Amino acid sequence: MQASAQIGVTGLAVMGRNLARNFARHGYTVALHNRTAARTRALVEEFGDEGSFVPTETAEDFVAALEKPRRLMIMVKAGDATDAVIDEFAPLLESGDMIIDGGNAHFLDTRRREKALRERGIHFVGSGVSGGEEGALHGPAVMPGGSAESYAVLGPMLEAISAKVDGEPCCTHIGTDGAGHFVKMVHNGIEYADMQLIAEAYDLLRHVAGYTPAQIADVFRVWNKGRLNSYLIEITAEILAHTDAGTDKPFVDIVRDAAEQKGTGRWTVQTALDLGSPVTAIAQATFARVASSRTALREAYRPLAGGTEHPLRPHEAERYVATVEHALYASKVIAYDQGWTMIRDAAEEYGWDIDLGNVAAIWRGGCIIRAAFLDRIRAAYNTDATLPSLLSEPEFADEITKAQVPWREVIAAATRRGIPVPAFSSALAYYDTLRAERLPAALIQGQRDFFGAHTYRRTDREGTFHTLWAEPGQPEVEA
Ligand SMILES: NC(=O)C1=CN([C@@H]2O[C@H](COP(=O)(O)OP(=O)(O)OC[C@H]3O[C@@H](n4cnc5c(N)ncnc54)[C@H](OP(=O)(O)O)[C@@H]3O)[C@@H](O)[C@H]2O)C=CC1
Ligand SMILES: O=C(CO)[C@H](O)[C@H](O)COP(=O)(O)O
Repeated sequence: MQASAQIGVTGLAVMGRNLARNFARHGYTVALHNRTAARTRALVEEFGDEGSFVPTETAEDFVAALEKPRRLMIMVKAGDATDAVIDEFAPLLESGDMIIDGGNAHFLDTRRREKALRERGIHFVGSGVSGGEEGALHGPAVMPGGSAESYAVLGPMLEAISAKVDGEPCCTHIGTDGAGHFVKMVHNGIEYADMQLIAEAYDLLRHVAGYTPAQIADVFRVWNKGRLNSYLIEITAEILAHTDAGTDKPFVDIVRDAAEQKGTGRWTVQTALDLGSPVTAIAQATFARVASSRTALREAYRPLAGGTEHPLRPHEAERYVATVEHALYASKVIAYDQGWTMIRDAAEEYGWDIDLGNVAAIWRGGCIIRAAFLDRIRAAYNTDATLPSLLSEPEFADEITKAQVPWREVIAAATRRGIPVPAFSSALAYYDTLRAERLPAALIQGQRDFFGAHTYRRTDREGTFHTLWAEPGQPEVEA
């Protein structure tokens, strides 16, 4: 076998197949491999004329087809399958070769794999890839981690196949070892929050404003021309406008209302707890999916009392649309701010040098959360990389100020009617928590000290204190 391929892709399901085609369309010779060889043959039969492919059936032939230093991309199911593939190929590689894992791996697995392979001289690049099947073919957002040395070789190839916005590639070196997969995980966490917020906005327009799905699709089309412009708003309009051919009902009414997940949102929340990152909107969005799928619990709660108010009258509904837009936008800014806070926290914890402006820049195209306002997030961090929060930027702060009345009004009206808005509510609660002069956390510290002598700190002097609650006069001692 002649070593003629600049890149090899193993795992040729929807993502790997289209990434391989994308590389080939950009002029690279691509070696192909899949555990089940039929997928490899199918790709060449269907798309062989799109570029230069080298189909292989054995691991040895696949590796032999790669030019040195070898560049091998894994696009298989995350978890054990990725380890199995690494175990199969790594013994066939040499020092200086590179393995890119483009699956949705957990960043801690990536850190473990990177360390183990580094000790054998092999570069391991955990890379987030977002954009689904279409993005993989036409240009995804690519978030590679790993060493700067490996990015020097792989960067131009990954940038070539990535989406472009204003001529700029949606690909940048995120940071070392697991940084790329971490940032992709948070991307998906934000994706969960954004989707839940949009779903809540739909629910409010349906059940408070009394709009039909087709009318709501029109509202979303209008919103998509403004500051909410994004891929998720765009596809939501299309989904809401879709009629089920079999029943002639709105498509959204024939789909079971139990949201599933592959788990990246759950990972985000689990990791956030470890890092102490308060990603409340992402957490609520993840729990909302979980709750929607708890059939027996929903059965038990269904007969219970709820809100009482009726839908709005038509002339009130029109004004209400603008109110919901404010609430959606404000909540979305909070959810994204939480995501960026979490990335900053992880960078500190793991020693990653992540450019927060660049993260916004590469998410402007290719990925699921691509949105016009990412340009402004990028600008905000480019102006001040140490910005403690997006709301420290005057324009975002001004928008949030203007959203105060409608944001609160939307949540109050939903609450009175018994319509769940967990992501809207948690975003507002997060905002109110962080801007509060004093929080009842002081009382919690008192409770902890009372029952467990856990101590507290005082507002008026340094030190750690404990009150002897059971003793007469309840004296305070320095702990
Ligand atoms: N689908 C999407 O929209 C996105 C997916 N991703 C991630 O990209 C990766 C690929 O996703 P997708 O294309 O959907 O494919 P799947 O996640 O469905 O994985 C299928 C592929 O994994 C291979 N595979 C499974 N188990 C093993 C194993 N033990 N050894 C070798 N190969 C194995 C399959 O081979 P075989 O054909 O032999 O069964 C097949 O090629 C995943 O990690 C996914 O999380 C990332 C972004 C978006
Ligand atoms: O990675 C992605 C996009 O970037 C996928 O769309 C994501 O995996 C979907 O997640 P889930 O199935 O958990 O909703």
